[in-house]
Amino acid sequence: MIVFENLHKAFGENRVLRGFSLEVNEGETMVIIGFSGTGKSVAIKHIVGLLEPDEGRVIVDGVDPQTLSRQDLYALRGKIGYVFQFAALFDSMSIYDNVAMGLRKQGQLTEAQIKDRVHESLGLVDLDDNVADRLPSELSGGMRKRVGIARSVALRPKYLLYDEPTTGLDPVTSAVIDALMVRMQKQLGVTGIVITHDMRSAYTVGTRIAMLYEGRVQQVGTVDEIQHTTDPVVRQFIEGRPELESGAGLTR
Ligand SMILES: Nc1ncnc2c1ncn2[C@@H]1O[C@H](COP(=O)(O)OP(=O)(O)OP(=O)(O)O)[C@@H](O)[C@H]1O
Repeated sequence: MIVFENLHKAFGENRVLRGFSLEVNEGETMVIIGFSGTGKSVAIKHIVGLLEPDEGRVIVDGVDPQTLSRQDLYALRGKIGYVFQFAALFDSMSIYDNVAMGLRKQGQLTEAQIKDRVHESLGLVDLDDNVADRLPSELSGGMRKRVGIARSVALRPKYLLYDEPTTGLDPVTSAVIDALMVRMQKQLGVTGIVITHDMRSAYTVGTRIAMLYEGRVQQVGTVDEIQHTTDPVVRQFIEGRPELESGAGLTR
């Protein structure tokens, strides 16, 4: 379980999070939506201890990353997979080595076991074994995203954080990535947090959806609740309208 409790985070004058509270239950996929620059990435960086809150705290798997020793923080990070917007693969390394890298770093498996795990992970994201020897530059954007997911999944994470996983992909490839995220939840029981601007993806993968607005959660609810919301800010966002119904105009 991941709990954000009254999180505050500012960068100088820029008060990004202003009392952000949200509970992500075991086994669910929570989608976080919100206008660009509202602090969605800032919020999830607190989960892995990449940012320190000014106020409030985050509890991940029963612990606050801020209170952990460096060693315990590494152990916690081992339970969390982070799939970045731009797959963030190492260009000079083969797909095999990209996926194997985290496992080698962990130092718990033999090279033969790593080989099995890499193939299993590539299979889980529907990538053929013959991509293993290729370089990232030889793959399409969608395939690179899949490798990014395979690399995280290889470490058997309890939690998976996806930062804009479908940005820049065509609708069909996006749907493939959505299906993979659902598979990770259903087949592997992974608890997920997905940051996205893609409402179709949000409706497909989300157990629940939370909208971040002005540093707080404006609304959190099931897909159905969000689709039928009467909250004017959430409605404006999900319908992609430039103005609020009240005629108040753009707020950002
Ligand atoms: N390390 C940092 N130092 C200073 N400002 C930062 C830092 N990280 C984020 N910010 C600022 O915090 C704000 C929120 O950024 P964040 O990346 O979380 O937005 P986001 O909601 O994920 O946006 P997008 O949807 O565009 O990715 C932005 O104004 C950004 O410039």
